Amino acid sequence: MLIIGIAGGTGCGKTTVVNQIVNELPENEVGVISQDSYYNETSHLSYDERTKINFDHPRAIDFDLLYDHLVALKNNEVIEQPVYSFVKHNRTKDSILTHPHKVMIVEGILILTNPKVRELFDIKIYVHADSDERLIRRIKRDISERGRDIDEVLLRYQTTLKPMHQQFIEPTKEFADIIIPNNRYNTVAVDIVRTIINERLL
Ligand SMILES: Nc1ncnc2c1ncn2[C@@H]1O[C@H](COP(=O)(O)OP(=O)(O)O)[C@@H](O)[C@H]1O
Ligand SMILES: Nc1ccn([C@@H]2O[C@H](COP(=O)(O)O)[C@@H](O)[C@H]2O)c(=O)n1
Repeated sequence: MLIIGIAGGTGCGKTTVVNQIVNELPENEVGVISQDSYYNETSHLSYDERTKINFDHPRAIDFDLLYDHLVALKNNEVIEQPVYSFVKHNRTKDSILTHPHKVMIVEGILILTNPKVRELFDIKIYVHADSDERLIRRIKRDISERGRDIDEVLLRYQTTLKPMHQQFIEPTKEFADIIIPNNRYNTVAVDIVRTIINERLL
C-alpha cells in the first residue's frame, strides 16, 4: 500500500487536488481519508460550546484514531471512517466503511503536524496558496456549503485560522516531498504527482 499525505492551509485546494488525482486513477486502486472525519467526538458539549472550539489546533483532532485506522488499512483491514458535520460541529452517527486500496490518500490541514501519523506517509505533499486567495475561497465555500455567514468566517479567520496557520500548518511545509503551487489550477503538478504514483505502483 502507498499512503500519500496531502496537507496545506484551509482553502488551498487539497480536496480539489485529491479529486483531480483520484479521477485519473482506476477506481478500485485508490481510497481517500479526510482529516475532517477525525475531529474529536464532542457530543458531551452543547452546540454553543462546540462553536467555540479551535478547529485549527492539532488537539481538535483525534490523531490516535486516525493513526489506528491507517495502521489497520495497512494491515488490509476495513475501517469505519467517521462522518463529520460542519453544520453541527460534530461527528454524525454515520460512518463510511473504508476498504484498503493500493493507494490511500489522507488529506487535511494538520496531518503533517503529528509525528506518528507523518511517519506512515510514503509521499508527503503540501499544497500552497496565498492567504488572501485562501480566505476568498473559504468565504465562498463556507457560505455556500457549510451553512456559515460572512461575519462568522471573518471572525474565525482572525481569531483562529490565521494564527493557527502560522503556528502549526505553514511550518509543516518543511516535511513535504512535493510542494504544489495552487494559486491557479495546476494541472502540471497534478500530472507529476499522478506519474509518481503510477511509477510506485508498478
Ligand atoms: N486553484 C484553484 N483556483 C481557484 N479556486 C480553487 C482552486 N482550487 C480550489 N478552488 C476552490 O476553492 C475552494 C476550496 O477548495 P478545496 O479544494 O475545498 O480546499 P481545501 O480542501 O484545501 O480546503 C473550492 O470551492 C474550490 O472549488
Ligand atoms: N466544525 C468545524 C470544523 C472545522 N472547521 C474548519 O474546517 C477547516 C478544515 O477544513 P478544510 O476543508 O478547509 O481543509 C479548518 O480551517 C476549520 O476551521 C469549521 O469551520 N467548522
